[in-house]
Amino acid sequence: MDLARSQEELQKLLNSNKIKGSSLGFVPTMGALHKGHLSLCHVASRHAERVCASIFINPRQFGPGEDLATYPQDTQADLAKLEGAGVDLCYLPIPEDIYPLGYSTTVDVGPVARPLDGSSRPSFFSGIATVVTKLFNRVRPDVAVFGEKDYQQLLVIRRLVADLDLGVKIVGAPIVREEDGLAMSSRNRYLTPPERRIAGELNQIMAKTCQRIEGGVPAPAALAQGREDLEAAGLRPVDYFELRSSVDLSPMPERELRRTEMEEARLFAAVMLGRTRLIDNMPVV
Ligand SMILES: Nc1ncnc2c1ncn2[C@@H]1O[C@H](COP(=O)(O)OP(=O)(O)OP(=O)(O)O)[C@@H](O)[C@H]1O
Ligand SMILES: CC(C)(CO)[C@@H](O)C(=O)[O-]
Ligand code: BAL
Repeated sequence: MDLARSQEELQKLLNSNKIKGSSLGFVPTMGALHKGHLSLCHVASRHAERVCASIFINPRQFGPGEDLATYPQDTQADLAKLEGAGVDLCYLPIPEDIYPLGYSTTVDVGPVARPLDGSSRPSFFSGIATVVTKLFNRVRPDVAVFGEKDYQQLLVIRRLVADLDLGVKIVGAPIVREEDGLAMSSRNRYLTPPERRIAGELNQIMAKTCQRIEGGVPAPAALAQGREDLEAAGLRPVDYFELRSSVDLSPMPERELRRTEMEEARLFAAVMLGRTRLIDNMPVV
């Protein structure tokens, strides 16, 4: 696997015989890699002849008081994992390479970036849209793969690519989970052993809530019960626990859902467990 630590090295490697002339899949990450990330690399290699991954902890998507300074880093292990997953090229820039002195442009994607994480983390999606635009312009991939664990991020990127004519095919990849249902996430490393023992309840309570809605319980009652269950399990405070459209995140009607509405609806959750913020989402049916 080749390694590029700057824009210049990246361009040299993209123009090398190994990569030039082949279709290119791209997997952007923030490192501290786990099986979820590696699954995206495998999906990318099914869509393209060569695969590039990036590792960059993007300061612009962290708000004040968030975990930028402590975000987990494990670069040597990450590089070995990417190599093992058959990645051809890893781009590992430093912040100054991405945001040189005087950098000032921000990309705002609009309504799909407003609810859920966009509401709790106000500059989060503009930071993501900005860095992804820059990474796409530098890597110029044919296809890029994003995980459904960050489902709102996936929709934001699809909107960004369509609106700014970025010409990259966006592929969503399913959530990879631990045995108890916990969605794999780099931030799960923050969990203490007692916290880790209850973290899987998030997914289990979400699944139970979806079953209740499918069984005809009106959505507001099922959501209220789910919130209660989360809090009782110690998954609190609940940041959001909401049903929204899988297509554009518009809110779903607050009543018993018709079959077509149920098929469009997705449950989104974010909760705190100690100092760790867990997110998850799943289709209702
Ligand atoms: N469990 C997972 N299943 C599928 N894709 C995942 C999973 N976890 C992360 N991804 C995807 O990997 C890409 C890089 O994500 P990132 O590096 O932020 O990892 P993360 O585990 O989501 O970290 P964080 O804890 O910061 O949310 C994103 O497209 C994200 O959706
Ligand atoms: C897409 C991304 C790499 C942009 O920094 C990040 O938000 C992530 O890892 O999901
Ligand atoms: N996986 C999304 C990146 C973040 O939470 O900052």
